[in-house]
Amino acid sequence: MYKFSGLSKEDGHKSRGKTGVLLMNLGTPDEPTPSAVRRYLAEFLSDPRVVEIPKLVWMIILHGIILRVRPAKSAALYKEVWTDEGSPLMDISLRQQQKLAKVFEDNDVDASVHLAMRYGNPSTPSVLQKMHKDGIDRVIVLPLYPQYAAPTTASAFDAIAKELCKWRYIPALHFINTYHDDPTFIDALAESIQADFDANGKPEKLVLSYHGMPERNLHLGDPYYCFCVKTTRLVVEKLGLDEKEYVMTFQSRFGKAKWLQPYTDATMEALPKEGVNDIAVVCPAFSADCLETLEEIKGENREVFEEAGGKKFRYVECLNDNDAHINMMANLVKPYL
Ligand SMILES: C=CC1=C(C)c2cc3[nH]c(cc4nc(cc5[nH]c(cc1n2)c(C)c5CCC(=O)O)C(CCC(=O)O)=C4C)c(C)c3C=C
Ligand SMILES: [Fe+2]
Ligand SMILES: [Fe+2]
Repeated sequence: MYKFSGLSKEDGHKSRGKTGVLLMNLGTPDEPTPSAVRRYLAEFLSDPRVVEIPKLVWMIILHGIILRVRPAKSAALYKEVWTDEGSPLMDISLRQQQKLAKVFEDNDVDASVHLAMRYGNPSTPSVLQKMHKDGIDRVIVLPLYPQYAAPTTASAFDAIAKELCKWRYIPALHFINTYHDDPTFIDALAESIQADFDANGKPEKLVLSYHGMPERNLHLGDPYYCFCVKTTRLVVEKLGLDEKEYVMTFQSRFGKAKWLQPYTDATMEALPKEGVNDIAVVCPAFSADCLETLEEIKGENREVFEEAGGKKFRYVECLNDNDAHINMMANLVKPYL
């Protein structure tokens, strides 16, 4: 006979039996100030999944140059998109969490919905610990990155694994690693673009602008580029666009290396010169509007297009808390509930 002692109620290995869905996204600074942005960027850019340069060399560049210069510049950009509700990414993510919880409630699905960020707050370890305290022993993780990429999706997995490797009794875990070709995602995206076409007329070109990544990652085996190509193909097929009516581009380049091409900003400059003056831009790699869509695309790239002679620029919002998007989330986690 074993004598059990020292087990607190929380640590006891009685059946706990609750299921929790964990939505994850990248994260955002707590405030649009240089010090908060520095804290956020230090965590983000120290992640070896994000910047794959030998650690010692990168730490010297990061702490010696980037974290001295970029926080003030980025904070000024964050200020431009900040609202009374805070960072758009955080505000929208919280609404996504609440709306998915409501869909579960309305459909008698016995699962709670949680939100964790990979960098910043609410941190992934703190949310996992809270779920454990609440008696959840089945966790379904849905990183809200439609196209798998190592710097985003795999990094979300790393954060979970890093926390769980400290636990004695880990929960059952289901990790949804990509949904770039899921029919409910493609339908939601195509419907949102079609709604823009219906309201504003069909543009001469639809620009599908994805977050970029160093080209080297593709050659090392990251499927992100191929998944972006597939999302594009499925969406334009659904919209019935021919080759001349759309272009796929990559934005948010960081550093001096070659990133995936064509670049969004170079395309914005080139299109009016090719006689294309009326475009709609959509960002299918982002599940929520954020700095990269609101400031970089709707702000900066609009200016580049207009300064190059472009006449009509429309930005199609991310799926955010659209009903179709929330239903997509419910559909993605359904097989694991
Ligand atoms: C340094 C390399 C970067 C890689 C690789 C990368 C990949 C990547 N990122 C997203 C989604 C988001 N990125 C966001 C901001 C952002 N991204 C990078 C760098 C890389 N991203 C930086 C330095 C920043 C910070 C912004 C700045 O200081 O200028 C955001 C927005 C966050 C917000 O608060 O609004 C998102 C979302 C994806 C999908 C991706 C995939 C390849
Ligand atoms: Fe990024
Ligand atoms: Fe950017």
